[in-house]
Formats: sequence, structure tokens, C-alpha cells
Amino acid sequence: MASPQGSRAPLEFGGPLGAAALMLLLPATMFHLLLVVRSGPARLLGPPPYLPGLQVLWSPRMLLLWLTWLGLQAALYLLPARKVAEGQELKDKSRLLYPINGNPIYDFFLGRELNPRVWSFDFKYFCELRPGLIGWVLINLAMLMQEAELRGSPSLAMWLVNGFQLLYVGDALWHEEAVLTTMDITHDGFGFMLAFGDLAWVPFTYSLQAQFLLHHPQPLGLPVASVICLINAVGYYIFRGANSQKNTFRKNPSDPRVADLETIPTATGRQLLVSGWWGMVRHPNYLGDLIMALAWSLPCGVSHLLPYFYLLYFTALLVHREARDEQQCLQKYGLAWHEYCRRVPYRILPYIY
Ligand SMILES: NC(=O)C1=CN([C@@H]2O[C@H](COP(=O)(O)OP(=O)(O)OC[C@H]3O[C@@H](n4cnc5c(N)ncnc54)[C@H](OP(=O)(O)O)[C@@H]3O)[C@@H](O)[C@H]2O)C=CC1
Ligand SMILES: CC(C)=CCC[C@@H](C)[C@H]1CC=C2C3=C(CC[C@@]21C)[C@@]1(C)CC[C@H](O)C(C)(C)[C@@H]1CC3
Repeated sequence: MASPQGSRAPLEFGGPLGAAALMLLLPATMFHLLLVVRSGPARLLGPPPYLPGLQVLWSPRMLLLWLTWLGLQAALYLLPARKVAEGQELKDKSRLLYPINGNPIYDFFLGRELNPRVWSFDFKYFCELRPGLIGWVLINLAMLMQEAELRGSPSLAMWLVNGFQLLYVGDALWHEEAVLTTMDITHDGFGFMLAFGDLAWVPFTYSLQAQFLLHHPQPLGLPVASVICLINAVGYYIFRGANSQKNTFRKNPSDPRVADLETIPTATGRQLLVSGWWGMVRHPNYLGDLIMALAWSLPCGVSHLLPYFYLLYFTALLVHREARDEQQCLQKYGLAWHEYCRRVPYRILPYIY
């Protein structure tokens, strides 16, 4: 967003250099992970065990399968029988125009079109949930079925990982409307980051634990499994509770479920919650999400670092995302946000960060 003096807003992700580096690093990282997870040593920090030839990597049949999957999801997305929810309005009812800063690499990475649509087909909204997230649980299911074929039945660890991540995706689809209040929909353009993130990064790296368990079976006793289920339940409780509380408040501050919460008025007319989940830390939903990320890795044991890649990546993503959101909220709310930070000093982890 341009500042009042008209000067260009500071570039995120390290500007063009950071964007270019990420566009090389992310596909390479995903490729490395998919090679290493199939190898015996499964060493996250080691070199990939081998580099497959082009004849292995290029498969017209797989391309056709992927395009068919995308087409199926697009057809289901266009089904007439669906609820239409309004997106977030901007403060003065209009839509800000982002200055095209004449920087192709950065624009290509972050995207400049906030709502890329062809007729009613919203590419960003479609990609955010459907092909990637549903693809993720389908890959998990394929791993579970392949383990059953290989070993007679799926391991308890594979059941846990499948169950936890099915809950997460099912929750996202059940609360589909809540996506409209996420940063991706309200602030980020649809560029390489979200297109690659939604369509490749989510299905193929988020299913890493299930892929790891297929190639590296892990023993898991019931007592430990019960503790891991409890950890995931706590994470989900915080994640869902915080997101629902904020979304309910944003939709209707007078809703009985949130009406008695303490708030801070802002110059925009919107209020900030300062009690309940959002009085504990400034991003309680991230805390719940990170606790679940830990629960997804634990069934893979502690013999390898690879299954914890998601937790490490996700921590970095949410810490960076939280910093971006802070900047946006500071611009939106000014002194009210300073007051919120004074009263709720921790960002994600109570008394730590
Ligand atoms: N699995 C994954 O890969 C990822 C998952 N996520 C998850 O997505 C969910 C959404 O996260 P994200 O999109 O980052 O945005 P959030 O849901 O955290 O929303 C941030 C916005 O909420 C509003 N807000 C912040 N504090 C308050 C407050 N005290 N009172 C009222 N409103 C407030 C502000 O917007 P405004 O005031 O304008 O309404 C702010 O910009 C999270 O649960 C996160 O864990 C996110 C990224 C990746
Ligand atoms: C490093 C890299 C490729 C970055 C791209 C990040 C994206 C993978 C994520 C950015 C925000 C996301 C959200 C979800 C999935 C991952 C991406 C796209 C999300 C749809 C997962 C399910 C949740 O319930 C959610 C709907 C809250 C969430 C929204 C943000």
C-alpha cells in the first residue's frame, strides 16, 4: 500500500533478490525432500541419494493426470449449488490500487492481482483450498493404502498422521468462508508464491510425514500415541477456538459468543479483541497450528530430522507472516495497535515470543 507521501511501500520477502532466490530455492527444496524421503538414510541435511534422469521426471501421463485433477476440481468449484460469501470490504468501501512498481521478478513472485477472476471463477480462492489441500489428503491416503499392501496393514503412526491431517483439511473446507479473512485473500496478490504454494508445496511437502512412514516404518505404542493425540487435540482446540472467535467478532461484534469480550476501539471504526484467545497472545491461531504441526511429526519418531521439516518450515513461515501482519495492522490501526501490543506483549508463544 502506498504511503501518504506516495513513496513506494517497502518490498517484502527481500525484494526482487529474495523473490528470485525463493523461486529457485522452493522447487529445489521440494525436489530434494521428495528424493531424500524415499532414500534409506533419509538425511534431511545430506545430499540427495541420486538425481533421476529426465526420462523419469517427465511423464506425459502424470501431467495429464494432474491436469485432469485440476479440471475436476475446477468443475466441482463451478457447481451452481454453492453458497456465495462476500469478501472483506476495504475501509472506504473501495478497493485500493497497488502501484505497479515496474519490477517483474518481484511482481511475478508476489503477484499484483488481488482477485484474479475470469467471470465468477476466482483463481486465488479456488487454488487456496481445493486442489492442493484435497490433493494432500489423497496423497496421504495413497501412502496408507500402499503401506497396507506392503506390510499387511497400515501402522498406527500412519493412521495418526492421516487422521490428524484429514481433520485439518476437513476443518478448512468446513470453514471455507473463513479463508476470505486470511492474509492471502485480503492482502497478497496471486503470484508464484501462492500458485506454487497451493498447487505444489502443500500437496507434496505437507504429505512428507506419510511418505516418510511408508519408506521408514516407525513403531508406536498406544500410550505414546495417546499423548500425541492429546497434543493434536490441544493444538486444534486453540487453532479453531481462536480463528472462530476472531471471525465471529469480525462478522458481528454483537454476537453473544463474543459480545462480552474486551476490545480496543480504533480510528477505522473496527475494534480489536484484547481478551479471550486474542488477549493471550497476538496470534493464538498460529500457536494452535504449530502445536498441531508438532503432533504430525511425533508419530515419525526421533530417528530422523526429515519428518520435522514441516514444523521447522512452518515456524519460519508463521514468524515471518506474523511480522508482515504486524506491519499491516500498524498501518491500519496506528496508536490502537500500539495499545494492543502494550496490553498483549507476546506474539505467538506466551511469555516466550
Ligand atoms: N497450514 C499452513 O500452511 C498455514 C496456515 N495458516 C493458518 O491460517 C490461519 C489464518 O492466518 P492468517 O491468514 O495469517 O491471518 P489471521 O487469521 O491471523 O488474521 C490476521 C488479521 O486478523 C485481524 N486481527 C488481528 N488481531 C486482532 C484482534 N486482536 N482483534 C480482531 N482482529 C484481529 C487483523 O485483520 P483485520 O483487523 O483487518 O480484520 C489481522 O490482519 C491461522 O490459523 C494460521 O495458523 C496460515 C498460513 C499457512
Ligand atoms: C514457502 C511457500 C511456498 C510459501 C507459500 C505459503 C502457502 C503454502 C501458505 C500461505 C497461506 C496458506 C494457508 C493455508 C495453506 C498454506 C498456504 C497457502 C490454509 C489454506 C491451510 C488450511 C487452514 O485451515 C487455512 C484455511 C486457515 C489456511 C489459510 C492460509
